[in-house]
Amino acid sequence: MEKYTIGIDYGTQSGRVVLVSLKDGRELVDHVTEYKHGVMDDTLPIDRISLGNEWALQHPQDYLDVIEQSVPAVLKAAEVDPADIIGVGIDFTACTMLPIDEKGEPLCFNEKWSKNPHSWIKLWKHHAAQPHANELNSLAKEREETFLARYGGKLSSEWMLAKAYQILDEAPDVYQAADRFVEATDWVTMKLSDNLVRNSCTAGYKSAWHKTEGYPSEEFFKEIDPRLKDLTSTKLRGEVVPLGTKAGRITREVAEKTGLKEGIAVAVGNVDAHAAVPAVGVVDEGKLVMAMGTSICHMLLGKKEVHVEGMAGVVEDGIIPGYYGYEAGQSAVGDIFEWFVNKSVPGHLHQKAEERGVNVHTVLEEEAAKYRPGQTGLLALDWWNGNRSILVDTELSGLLLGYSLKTKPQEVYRALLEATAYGTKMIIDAFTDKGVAVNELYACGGLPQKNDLLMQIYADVTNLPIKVAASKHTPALGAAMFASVAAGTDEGGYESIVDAAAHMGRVRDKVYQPIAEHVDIYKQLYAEYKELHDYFGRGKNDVMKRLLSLR
Ligand SMILES: Nc1ncnc2c1ncn2[C@@H]1O[C@H](COP(=O)(O)OP(=O)(O)O)[C@@H](O)[C@H]1O
Ligand SMILES: O=C(CO)[C@@H](O)[C@@H](O)COP(=O)(O)O
Repeated sequence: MEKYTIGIDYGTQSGRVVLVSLKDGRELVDHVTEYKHGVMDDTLPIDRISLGNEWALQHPQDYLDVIEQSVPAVLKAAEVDPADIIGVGIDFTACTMLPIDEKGEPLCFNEKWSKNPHSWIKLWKHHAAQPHANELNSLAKEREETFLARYGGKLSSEWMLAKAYQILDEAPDVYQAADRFVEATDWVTMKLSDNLVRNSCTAGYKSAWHKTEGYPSEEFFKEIDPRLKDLTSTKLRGEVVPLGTKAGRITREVAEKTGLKEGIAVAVGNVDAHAAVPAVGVVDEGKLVMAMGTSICHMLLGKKEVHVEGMAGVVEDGIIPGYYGYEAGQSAVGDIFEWFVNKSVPGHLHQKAEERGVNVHTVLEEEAAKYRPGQTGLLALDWWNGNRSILVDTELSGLLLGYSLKTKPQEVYRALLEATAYGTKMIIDAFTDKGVAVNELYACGGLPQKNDLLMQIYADVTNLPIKVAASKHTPALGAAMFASVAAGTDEGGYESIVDAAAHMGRVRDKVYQPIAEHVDIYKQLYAEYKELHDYFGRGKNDVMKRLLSLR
């Protein structure tokens, strides 16, 4: 009898539920629930209490609504016997964290705390803990803490330690009242299974936890603030378990609300970009997976722990058990193209797109594809939203060189596509320079489905073939695969994520192959990009920072 699992992908704006066949990874049905409260970056839903700059919160009820609305919708549409659905797995944006009480309830559900913004969920892109991250980083550097090298030399303000410290600093009463701080992925997993466990992926990438060294030391936290000394043994306590572990089983309450069978396996939580790796069939070294959308997350597996410049983290078992999982990223990619379309494209191109009933990107892509590499005479630095990897510097900005009175919008568009490809090439070089091999690329996310030219440029610039995910909801497929591992072979699932990936991981037939003539020209252009990258990015000329300070 064919067996199925459910994968739930919790994004920034919505949750997406898919029902997947374990035979071949086929997605039978999907359903999306938009979050009612979306991203709360202006006011709280209670008394319209104002939030500060760089705040970004979410509402826990929105996550529960995804379970209560989308899971029954998927079950109804699929016409599959619930007895054949053997597990559920979720993936989430991260670090998306919340304070909970002893019973596991979010503090923001309690009237006593709900008017304090710190009692709510801090979304991954809550950046208001930057001063706290800076303090953690400078002390870690001073004390020569070994953990720092695993995060490319800096902990991000997006991550757990900076966010927890911000709560202590700005709302000590909320800090005191919190029994624990948890990742939303672990909290929702607990809501499904009634068991709170921490997954090795978010613990490793977002909470600076290490499989043998554990968390940073009490002395380190004590030096930051004596009240923070026991952070990891109190507020972050809890067993950290590898991906694919069974967190527990679907509770009766969840079964009654959703139509799922009580007692089926629930996998431990995961991170969206990381769940996508096995979903494109990648379970070993040499294959760089790019989750390409508004930004790019790059994931790579290795057999050794190596410290690579500017990586967002290396975590043992962090992506696939048995491997060191490396993560790097570019903080704006699709967002740069969107900026150009919205802010710089003349009206006649918008009109042309409207007349043809297509997106402006499509018109620009068609026009830009008519040029050969180098023909535009343009070169850009893709730092419209700073540089995540490899420079880890949010104060860098974009640059476009080579304008003339003849420059056309499609030429600029092409230069921007190329610049993001050079940014990815810098990341690949940082890995290969340290002996972490990259032999081929795998792409998932929205961009590979939208822009053929972009994908060809990436193949030409990197001189590597690119395979593209066949799934529409790659992270959700990955979460469903981990659910099959949590269920195990006795219940009709898989022994390991490697087995699951062999049957369920899917890429399209079409592979983007580098075109030799293009590769040669892009080698020269990339050498020029690298010059500019180091000149403006490594301190030879800090004009970008000076301009920023004048603003
Ligand atoms: N045809 C296109 N070519 C290039 N970029 C596009 C195109 N259409 C949309 N985009 C960009 O893709 C990004 C959205 O990517 P997507 O993967 O769907 O979203 P997300 O990253 O939020 O999951 C936006 O930044 C948008 O500007
Ligand atoms: O930080 C990570 C992964 O480490 C992501 O969850 C976060 O950037 C959100 O990404 P998306 O907007 O869901 O593509």
